[in-house]
Amino acid sequence: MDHIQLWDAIKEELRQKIAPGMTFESYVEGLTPLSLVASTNGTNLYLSTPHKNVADDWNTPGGQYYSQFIAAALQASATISGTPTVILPVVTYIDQKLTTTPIQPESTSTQEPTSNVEKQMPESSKLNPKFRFDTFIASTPNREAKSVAEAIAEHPGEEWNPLLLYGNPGLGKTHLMQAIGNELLRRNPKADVKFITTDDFMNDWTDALRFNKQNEFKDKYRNVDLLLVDDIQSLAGKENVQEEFFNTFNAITRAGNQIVLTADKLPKDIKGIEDRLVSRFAMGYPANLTQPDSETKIAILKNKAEEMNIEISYDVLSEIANAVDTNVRELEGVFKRVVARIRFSNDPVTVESIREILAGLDFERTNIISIEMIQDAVAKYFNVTTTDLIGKSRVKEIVIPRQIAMYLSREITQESLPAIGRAFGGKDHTTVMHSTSKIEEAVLENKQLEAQMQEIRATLQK
Ligand SMILES: Nc1ncnc2c1ncn2[C@@H]1O[C@H](COP(=O)(O)OP(=O)(O)OP(=O)(O)O)[C@@H](O)[C@H]1O
Repeated sequence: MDHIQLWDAIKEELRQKIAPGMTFESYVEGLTPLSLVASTNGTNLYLSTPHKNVADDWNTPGGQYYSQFIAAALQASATISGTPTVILPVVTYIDQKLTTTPIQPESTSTQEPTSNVEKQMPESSKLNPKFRFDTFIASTPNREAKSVAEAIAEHPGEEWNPLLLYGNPGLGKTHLMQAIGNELLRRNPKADVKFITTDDFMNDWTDALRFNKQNEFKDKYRNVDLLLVDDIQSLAGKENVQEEFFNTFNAITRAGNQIVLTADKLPKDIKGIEDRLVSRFAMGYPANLTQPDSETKIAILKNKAEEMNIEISYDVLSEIANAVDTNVRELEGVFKRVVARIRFSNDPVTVESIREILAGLDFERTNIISIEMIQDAVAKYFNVTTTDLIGKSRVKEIVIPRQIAMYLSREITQESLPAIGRAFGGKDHTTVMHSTSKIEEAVLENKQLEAQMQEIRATLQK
């Protein structure tokens, strides 16, 4: 049992059993496994965290986090080795600034820092080194946004200013935005790149006002080569901060430097943002990041699998990709959980075994209804066989169920008329059209038919 394998299994347990109120992200996902060491009291699993309070909470014997961990570790060790073992958490706080920030010459200033403004950028301001262009897989509709982002990293402040990435959660806005920062720093390590969430900007500004440090604030935000601001929808309704944001925006763009913003929707659709800001934000290039198609999702998972050093077949990746249709964040989450299960199982990894694993996971899933599923449901309902439905029989008892199945296939699936025709024993698309219009007409007069179709739809939704 190695420490990474064990921690992955414990995480999996905690994910399912975590007590309400625990913050999974920082309390579990944010921990890094370091080692597994036998001691006189039992076996210690050493983990690190960048948050002091997280370390304190885990290390309190009898505390809720501690007992959750022990229970999860018992279960996890039993899954891996067949014997439940008592594992104790030893969570060490490691200040990330000490490990990731380059060593600065010692400051000669004797002044004590008094506010956030004078301190380092907030924790969240660090660029994630994994958010790069080579790890961002663009589907066809998102390719242009990626190209513009790459052009900006090459020539910041020249064209496309600001770049505004908008769209639903978990579709890669922050990833693509930070990729610009990472790439600019790779090309020019001396570039002043700042990544900040809108909330951090607001907190910093409030501190600056409280401690009368407006000049330091301006210095910090206005003299940058690239300012990356995440989630500008949080500016809504905050007039004072909008004023400062407007001034910051103008100072940066006037100096020929670059701004990149993300939002959940277009600024004109965000209620409570002043018109002058909306028009500034619209000056550059707005790019809507959209849901990836199936092939892109598979490519994202393939990359992830390589990153995690695990070999998984295309069919299995495709099964996972097609099960998740919400966003890439959820897709990654489901993938990691599936990988954890695969690692601890001796069974061969097949499409069937993956289906079983997916069925046992709790996530928002796409209920993809296929033509075959519709044929099955209709055949069962009318007590005929699917062979009857795809066959050529002209008897009424078969023709009507067949027409209903074609109608429902057209209504429920995204398949084209020719594809539906093919699934019904190679029939022509005009046959499908004819069948669907027959049913359309019939339901107008026949209430019983409509009720029957409702019952079939209901069985498909289960
Ligand atoms: N096209 C993609 N290629 C590779 N990884 C992606 C892609 N899109 C999203 N991801 C991954 O999905 C996760 C969520 O992405 P990200 O945080 O950038 O989403 P977001 O759109 O900023 O979401 P939110 O609005 O909730 O902040 C990240 O781990 C990111 O690396």
